[in-house]
Amino acid sequence: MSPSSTRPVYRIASIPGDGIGPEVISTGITVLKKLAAVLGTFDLQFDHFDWSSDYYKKYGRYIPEGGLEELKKYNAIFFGAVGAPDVPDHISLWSLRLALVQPLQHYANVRPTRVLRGITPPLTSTATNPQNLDWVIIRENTEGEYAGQGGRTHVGQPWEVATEVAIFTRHGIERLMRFAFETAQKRKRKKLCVVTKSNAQRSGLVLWDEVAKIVGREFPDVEWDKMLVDAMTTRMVLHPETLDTIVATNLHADILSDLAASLAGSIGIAPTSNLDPTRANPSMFEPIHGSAFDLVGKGTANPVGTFWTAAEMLRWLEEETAADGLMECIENVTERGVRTADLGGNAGTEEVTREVCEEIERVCGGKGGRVADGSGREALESGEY
Ligand SMILES: NC(=O)c1ccc[n+]([C@@H]2O[C@H](COP(=O)([O-])OP(=O)(O)OC[C@H]3O[C@@H](n4cnc5c(N)ncnc54)[C@H](O)[C@@H]3O)[C@@H](O)[C@H]2O)c1
Ligand SMILES: O=C(O)[C@@H](O)[C@@H](O)C(=O)O
Ligand SMILES: [K+]
Ligand SMILES: [Mn+2]
Repeated sequence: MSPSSTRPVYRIASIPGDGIGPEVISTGITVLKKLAAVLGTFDLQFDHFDWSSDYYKKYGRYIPEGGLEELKKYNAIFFGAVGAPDVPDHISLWSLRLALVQPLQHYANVRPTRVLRGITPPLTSTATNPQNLDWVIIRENTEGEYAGQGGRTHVGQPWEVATEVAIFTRHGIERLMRFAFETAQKRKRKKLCVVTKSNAQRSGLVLWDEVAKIVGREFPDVEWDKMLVDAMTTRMVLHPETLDTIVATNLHADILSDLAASLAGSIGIAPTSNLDPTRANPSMFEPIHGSAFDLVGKGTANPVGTFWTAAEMLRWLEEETAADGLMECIENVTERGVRTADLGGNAGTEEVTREVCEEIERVCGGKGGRVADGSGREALESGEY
């Protein structure tokens, strides 16, 4: 059989959603298609799902009957963002993003952060030593503060009551901790910081700490410590080099990861993977940011978070070479100064996308251009130096 007839075809369900979601997802698809065409080693087939707040306003639901089952036929889900100014945020988030990640058991939410080449982070100390900030935050993604337990009674009365109950299960913590220790173990520094708040949250997070300790015994080569979440913000800002892999609850990690993205330059660059590590269900990949009402239609949304997300999706599909190649192209472009306004530049979404596509042609296709392995050998061979 010819190589082209054996190359894998990945079926991707794209859910652009709301706000800038469709703007960044379309650029992500452009870049992914370009990469697949240039490399010629795999194919990507996209099917679009218009599940969004507009869909909700028309049909009264975000996900149609049987929608979840339909998604299970795909290799991965490429998601934009959900949230619209005229739908309450708790309705949109719970009816789409959480209605996907919870039943699909995407219990590990992975949020890498580092300073991409050419980007100036806001803190002088990190700008001087960008290698000091190189983290992976693992967010619990199915329970905790997002368990969905709670309610309101006596609505509107002065004696109204509302509860928001955080649920922590031994099963849920254990599988997440194991994933976090495994992630730390695969990284160079083999360091894990377990974020907690077990001084104040005296049941759920005490269990969280206990399970971390038990699971930690299976990983003697991983050096780990524990940190209260409030103190963690200080450590992230003042001593970023002491951190590597970080594991935190659903809500804590949601907050810490926006801080992390900003410390690395902008929320517009950060990716996130909603993983079912058992691979029983397709995993879902999205930029970390939301629908950013303030940017809609302006053509200024940073697409880099979506490109990095696309690279993470390829890595999960075990297309490592493609993922590395895409990251190299993204960073070549940021290094050249082609950046959107959130990074202090004046390029628009389209320009950054075009530049990344051109970089893919140059780096990943022809002209002796194999993907670099960091040694500079490829460039030497192609006569670029
Ligand atoms: N996973 C998701 O789908 C998700 C995540 C976060 C927020 N939301 C929803 O999005 C809506 C808006 O939430 P928010 O304002 O708190 O968060 P947001 O991430 O949408 O925006 C926060 C700030 O970051 C900026 N920003 C975001 N993405 C950017 C990009 N790609 N390039 C440049 N700047 C960017 C925005 O302009 C805004 O100033 C809400 O409905 C919220 O519930 C959804
Ligand atoms: O980071 C995110 O995914 C969120 O801000 C929101 O969508 C959430 O799930 O908390
Ligand atoms: K998102
Ligand atoms: Mn968030």
